[in-house]
Amino acid sequence: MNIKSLRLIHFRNYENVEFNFKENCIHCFYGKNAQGKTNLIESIYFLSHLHSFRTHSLDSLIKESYHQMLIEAKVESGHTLSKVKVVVCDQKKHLFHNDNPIKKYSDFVGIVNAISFCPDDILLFSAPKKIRRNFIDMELIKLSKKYTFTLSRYNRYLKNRNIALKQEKIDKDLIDVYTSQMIEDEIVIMKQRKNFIKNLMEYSNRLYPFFSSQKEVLSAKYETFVDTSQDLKEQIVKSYENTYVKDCMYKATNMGIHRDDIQFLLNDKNINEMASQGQKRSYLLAMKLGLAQMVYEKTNQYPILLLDDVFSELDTIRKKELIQILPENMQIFITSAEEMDPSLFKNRKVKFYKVNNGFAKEVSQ
Ligand SMILES: Nc1ncnc2c1ncn2[C@@H]1O[C@H](COP(=O)(O)OP(=O)(O)OP(=O)(O)O)[C@@H](O)[C@H]1O
Repeated sequence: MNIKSLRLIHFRNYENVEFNFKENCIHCFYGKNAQGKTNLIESIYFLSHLHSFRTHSLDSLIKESYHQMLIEAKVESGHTLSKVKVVVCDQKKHLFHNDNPIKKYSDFVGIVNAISFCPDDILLFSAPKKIRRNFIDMELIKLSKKYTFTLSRYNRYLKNRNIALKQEKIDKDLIDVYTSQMIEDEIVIMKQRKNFIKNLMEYSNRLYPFFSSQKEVLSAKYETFVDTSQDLKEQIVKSYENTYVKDCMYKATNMGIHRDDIQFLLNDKNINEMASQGQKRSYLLAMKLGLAQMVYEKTNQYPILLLDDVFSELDTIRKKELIQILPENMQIFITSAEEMDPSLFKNRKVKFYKVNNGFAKEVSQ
């Protein structure tokens, strides 16, 4: 997948800019701090995920003293070229695909598939479990229409079940109807989550040695409310029966895949409890590149890779190694506070841009 062109109007510190990007090329944005490098890759991430990797506030994405912003891109995927556009105003996102308005976010997410690596990503390990769950969900949503459909239907049933639990006189028959509908969807979601995590760790383990000289094994434990190696349906049915009284007391569904978590392990120990910052960064980098490889094998297309400030903590050898393992048929965007040494990128298509106060100018090397 490639972004052929990107237009930003009143996005962050950009007034009105347009870029033409090259297929399967590494685009390097460098410049002093606070000039707009991260803003650029944030805009691509936003097109992919419909949220930012650093804020929940839509207003902060709009350039100061304006009321709306636009991100528009022409995207090539396989042999298809399409246009995607997001306009944010009045706290709302307006989505367009080939100039047609799109109502459902799930019909938009995944048209642009970008994977990012940012310094703050290591917070994933210590964040509330909802953030880790969202990370897995978002990747599955981009990859599988069935997952998207099943998860949103489960969430609808869950909402209805919770409303039914909040009634003064609880209708047990109605709760049972919602429960049995939820169980069918839970089985599908659990299987997909478990499978995704297993595959992701296999790919990540293959890449980790490029970032660490230690012999370490990455793994992840999918944590849900039943034992996923046993028959799921029987266990889930029993669990709901056992917690029914508690659900009535708390007037909410206390158990279900909406409470799942993932524990990331390094040598079988929780990464959050024992690993150094460097180990966490290497773990994440291996995981994000592993994810990209996994997407490629499933879709036959590499996602777009966004690497924010990835070089700052790597020595020259590791920088070279990183560039070498980046697949040649992948479009990549890298930011750096320092000018990048062109010799790092030998045999690769590469473009350099100097970013200065909301302007990015291509420079020849
Ligand atoms: N809504 C906005 N309106 C105007 N300017 C904004 C807005 N949001 C952020 N900025 C400006 O964007 C700049 C930060 O840009 P960005 O985060 O891309 O920095 P950067 O070039 O990646 O720097 P660093 O190397 O320090 O990470 C700051 O000057 C900030 O004031």
